[in-house]
Amino acid sequence: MSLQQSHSERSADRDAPIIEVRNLQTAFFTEKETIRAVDGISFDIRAGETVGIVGESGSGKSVTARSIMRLVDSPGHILEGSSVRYNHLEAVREYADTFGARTVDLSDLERQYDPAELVSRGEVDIVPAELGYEDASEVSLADIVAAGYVDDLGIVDEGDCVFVRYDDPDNPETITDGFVEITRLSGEAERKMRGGRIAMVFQDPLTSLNPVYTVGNQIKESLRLHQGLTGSEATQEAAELLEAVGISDARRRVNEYPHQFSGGMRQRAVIAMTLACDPDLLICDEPTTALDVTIQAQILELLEDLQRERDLSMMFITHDMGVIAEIAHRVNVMYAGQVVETADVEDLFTQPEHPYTRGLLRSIPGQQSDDRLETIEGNVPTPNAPATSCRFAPRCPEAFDACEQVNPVPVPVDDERDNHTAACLLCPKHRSAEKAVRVHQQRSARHDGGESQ
Ligand SMILES: Nc1ncnc2c1ncn2[C@@H]1O[C@H](COP(=O)(O)OP(=O)(O)OP(=O)(O)O)[C@@H](O)[C@H]1O
Ligand code: NI
Repeated sequence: MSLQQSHSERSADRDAPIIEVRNLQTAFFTEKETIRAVDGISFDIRAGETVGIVGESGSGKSVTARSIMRLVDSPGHILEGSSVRYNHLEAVREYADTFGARTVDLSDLERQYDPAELVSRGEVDIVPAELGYEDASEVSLADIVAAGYVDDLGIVDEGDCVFVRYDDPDNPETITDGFVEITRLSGEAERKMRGGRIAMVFQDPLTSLNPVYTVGNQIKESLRLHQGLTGSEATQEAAELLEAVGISDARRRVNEYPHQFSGGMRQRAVIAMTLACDPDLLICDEPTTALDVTIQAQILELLEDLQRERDLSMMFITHDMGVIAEIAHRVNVMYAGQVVETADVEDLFTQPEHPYTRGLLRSIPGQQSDDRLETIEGNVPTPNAPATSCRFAPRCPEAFDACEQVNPVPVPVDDERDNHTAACLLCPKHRSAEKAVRVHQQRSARHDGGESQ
């Protein structure tokens, strides 16, 4: 894989994030145990950027995607304190326009409440470090609102999900900034987000395709729902979308059924269906895992092209570091429900800091001089208790005593690379081991509200 070359070709727009995931916690409440499948993760996705999520089976990748899509199956719940903010200004304006009764003026709230005081008075059970802050004074009212603590305080109504600042409350065009809080969505506001703004491609294309309708009719249904296109206009657009995803003879193939398509062609058809929604963000959960290597490479190339052409943001899930090198600009490495390392793709591959990441990199074929594939021994543990130690420690070649006593939190790996974090007691590297451990200890002081449902 040509990491160096392909990376320099990419030109992600480093604007403000369109999605900010903060302290996302999704747990499954079974009779036997509570599985913290996603256990307090934070990351951003910017416009035109591909963010990779990588990790072994069971690390929480799919639950992360399903949480953002609001497709978590029962008995799973997103916990209070979680926040997924959708900042895309055009979407925020559209939401404020459509759901005026569910829209809240942030400036108004800020005049009434002092966030630092709410936190210090203990009225909200919030740990600043979980939102990425050093100090309680940095917590904003928007943070408190987004994370759902306002329900207890009675500051906003249950259905409120759009939070904005405007010059003129009667004119959504004057909204200067704000967000749609995905964890608070329900009903029509939820449906409009899923499919309309955020679309998802799954590993098995047959999850998304209905066997009894032609491929063309399914794309047309998407076009009708999300773009209001019908009749010959929709037929024309459906064929054009199939062409855009590289299906030749598209005009004939729109009339075929999914079973007449090969696996790779079906996945292309699903991608065409998602494009019919004209999404801002495309979430791909192992879209090529079931395909053979040649087809896999073609689909990856297609996704890269589409992203560039349409300025899509993408979240790409895989357990394959080779695929990450091909497609991602930024990478989050997940382990047992936590993000253990985050960095730009080049930095992650050349200077990985978490022993787990280094283990994953050693398991890429062709990375070893003696051509032997090293895999990390053992399995990802099921996160069925709050983390009180490093979850990777039992498998870690570099573990020391403190790893059994402290739950590491993401910290900058060193002074120069604040864009690169690792949740490992060996970081920050410029501190002495003792001081580094103390940084994690202080920041990981957990509140006891994590059990709420
Ligand atoms: N419906 C469910 N009920 C109970 N536990 C679940 C459910 N769905 C997922 N989990 C648990 O959540 C954890 C994370 O699962 P997830 O599917 O997100 O892993 P993944 O990283 O996507 O793995 P893979 O690479 O195998 O797809 C696992 O421990 C899994 O057992
Ligand atoms: Ni998965």
